[in-house]
Amino acid sequence: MDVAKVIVDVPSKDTDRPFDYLIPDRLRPWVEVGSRVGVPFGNRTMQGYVVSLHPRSDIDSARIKPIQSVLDFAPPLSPDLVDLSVWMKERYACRQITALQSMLPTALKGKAERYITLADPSEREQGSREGVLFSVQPETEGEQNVLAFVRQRGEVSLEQLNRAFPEESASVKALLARGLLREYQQIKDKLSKKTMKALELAVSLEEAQEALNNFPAKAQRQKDVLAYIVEMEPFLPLSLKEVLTTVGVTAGTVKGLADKGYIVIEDMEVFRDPYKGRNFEPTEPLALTSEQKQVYSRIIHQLDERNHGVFLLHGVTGSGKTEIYLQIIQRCLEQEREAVVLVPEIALTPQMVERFKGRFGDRVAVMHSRLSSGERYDEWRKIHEGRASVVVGARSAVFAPFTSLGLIIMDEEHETSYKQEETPKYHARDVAIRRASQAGAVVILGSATPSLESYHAARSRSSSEFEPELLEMPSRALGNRLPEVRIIDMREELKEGNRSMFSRPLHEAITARLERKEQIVLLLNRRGYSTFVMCRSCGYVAQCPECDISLTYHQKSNNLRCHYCGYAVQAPEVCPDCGSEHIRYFGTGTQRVEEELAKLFPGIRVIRMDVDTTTEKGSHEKLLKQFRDKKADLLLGTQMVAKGLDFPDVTLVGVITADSALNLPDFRAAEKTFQLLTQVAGRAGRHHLPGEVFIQSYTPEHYSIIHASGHDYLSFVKDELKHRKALHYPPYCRLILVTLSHEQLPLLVRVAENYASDLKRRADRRGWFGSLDRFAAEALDVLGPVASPIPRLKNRYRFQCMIKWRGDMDAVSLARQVAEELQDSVRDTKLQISIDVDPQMLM
Ligand SMILES: Nc1ncnc2c1ncn2[C@@H]1O[C@H](COP(=O)(O)OP(=O)(O)OP(=O)(O)O)[C@@H](O)[C@H]1O
Ligand SMILES: [Zn+2]
Ligand SMILES: [Zn+2]
Repeated sequence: MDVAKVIVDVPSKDTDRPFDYLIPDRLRPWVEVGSRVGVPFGNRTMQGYVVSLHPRSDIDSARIKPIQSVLDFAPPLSPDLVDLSVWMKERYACRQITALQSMLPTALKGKAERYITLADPSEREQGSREGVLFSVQPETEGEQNVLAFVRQRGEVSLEQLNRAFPEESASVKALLARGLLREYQQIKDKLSKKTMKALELAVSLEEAQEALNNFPAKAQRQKDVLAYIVEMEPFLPLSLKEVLTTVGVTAGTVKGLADKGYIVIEDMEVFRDPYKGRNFEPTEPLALTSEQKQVYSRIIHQLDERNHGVFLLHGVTGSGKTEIYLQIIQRCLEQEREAVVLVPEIALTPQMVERFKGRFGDRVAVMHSRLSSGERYDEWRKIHEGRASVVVGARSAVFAPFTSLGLIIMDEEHETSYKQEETPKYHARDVAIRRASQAGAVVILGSATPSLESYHAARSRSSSEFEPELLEMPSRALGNRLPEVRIIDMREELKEGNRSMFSRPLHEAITARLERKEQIVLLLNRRGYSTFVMCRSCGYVAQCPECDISLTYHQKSNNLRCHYCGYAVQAPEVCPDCGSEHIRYFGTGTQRVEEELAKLFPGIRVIRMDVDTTTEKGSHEKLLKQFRDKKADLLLGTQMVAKGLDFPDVTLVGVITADSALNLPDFRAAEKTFQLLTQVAGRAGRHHLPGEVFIQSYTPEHYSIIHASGHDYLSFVKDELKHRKALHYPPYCRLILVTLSHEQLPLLVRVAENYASDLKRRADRRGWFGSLDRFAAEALDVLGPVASPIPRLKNRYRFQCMIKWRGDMDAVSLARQVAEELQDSVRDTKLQISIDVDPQMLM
């Protein structure tokens, strides 16, 4: 193997392919598929990843350059992750380098630094052999000083040299040109490992004990230190700081002992453990209920066969899905394989972490975005070095560098946060399934409200890529019933003169809980704030006649627009349905609700949890702990309070307005509403006290609200699928959202129109273009271009096209090809085209 193909970290279309490099002999043992290397690229040194090894290159060997350095002791990427990056590139129309980088902690994004050393004389001779005559001696005092400085240090970074001699950059240049100094580049990671001073015995234990017996009396302090170290011998090396404080000596004393040769002071690497010093109560597996047992045995059977399989676990809230995960992970670990547990960022609460750490202790690594990049790096290394065999983490944990993966669990699989909104715009569910199929691992997608895509795939088992087996758990593990849900018609409240945001029944229910000292969770869905228009008298919401989604209010032009197809109308003054003037832009903030609560229920203790109160590190955790310790009566929040929480004394859940989720301009609005209501309702009455739920709404007849109140997932799915089918939305087709942006509007409009027409023409030529009516097994349709929901961002105008397609054709590459050709022909570097395959955020 003499040649390595390397993907180099240059984010440009033309460089997104492997380049050949020679493997020098000295590096041969270190270069593997997945190695991170420093390579010459142009006149720079760049970071890259080895994607394959070959005996020779097709390129003239004189033209290929050698790899300069290998950056890690062990390759940070495994061959299966490298394969996965190739798949991601195709599937999400992203660059392979972007895919590779998304798999690693940012700490490993190295950058080249320039270093200066003395050149060795042989290199200098070469210069004169070419017939150029120059002095090989320093010519000025400045040059002399620079040379002396470099000689003394051996090597210095160019930056350091410039700092030391701010006036002598010309001298440095001259010395480089005449070959007295040499420059080279080296990749340096942004983040270094953290070290601390530690003590270790420099002699054997016996020798140390011997020394203690004969220690000179006047060095009593040193003797104390040595005695302590001997006593603590099984725990060596000890941190210097710890020794200083425990023995109560100065660093000088310890140094003296080191000078005598009994101990050494060394730099020891320390791991940043975000959960350090925290005790997790160990837990034992619970005896499974019969429902749990069935699910458990089916999955274990698959796991034992070491065959890939995908399961969709549909279990109601509180059915004990987490306990099943724990026991299946146990089995996976017994097989000496590893497990990944994916949890939505927002549900990655300390409570969740506790459950996994409680069962598997230190073998659990945790990865989420609230960790510092140093902590993330260390958790990653814990996995990479085999010190952890379970990872619990958000989306990106799907790339955990395990080598014998047995299991990937995705909890709350319907959550939209599994889709990454930045490039690479991947969906962790698809990546998980792909990765598991490479590894022969089992995937469990768990939810009380599975996404329609997953549920439909499980029911029809029609798509070849994704055919989960459906497993159901319809009852709660503790045998208690799902809470009673009441829908409150807010139009009636208004009619009867109640203008407050609290209906009378909810008001009474809160009062009763305060009296009984039980707890309350109050959900306010603030997403979609002020973007849609609703009549408070009759519940009318302005919708697009074509696309069946809510129109978005644009204040500037005072009109309502559909951001799928571009339809626009004037914003109404009175309700077109009932003539009422109570038509307004909707949305209330959590802060206002908090004020209102204080007014209506004097003395109520409220914990508010939203983006404003949870920015600080650990605040999320602190607030939840306060609530669990019953330091508050009511937990008020956005979606954050809806998921994964398990508090025994919560007996009331209130939803201020269900409609704000329902009227998001998104074809998934009903699904999201149903999911949110079901999830939040599931927080009530989870243990011994019965629960009650109040949902306030201006459109109480909507099927998503009615079915959520009946905990009736199946009926919801039936109704929702009917709509999706009629309007050609997923799961009956797939979507690609193409967003184009530029600083100049006229140019952008022209380009966007060209994009749409090129795409249509090209699709038509292949016989793909057409309507997605129900008879078409294969079709592609293009909507737009229209202004994006955020029409201008960072001084750039934004337009978008929506591609709807169905069938086996490769629509993603077509969308990408047309984008690339357009970009080439426009030749304006300011034009950006972004492709989002299977978009989740359509607002
Ligand atoms: N076999 C069992 N025996 C006794 N208690 C159990 C058992 N399984 C689960 N539980 C308990 O039931 C409660 C609900 O279980 P768990 O949180 O695992 O449900 P879940 O399905 O993950 O819920 P959700 O989707 O609502 O978050 C927990 O308090 C859990 O400890
Ligand atoms: Zn009305
Ligand atoms: Zn429309």
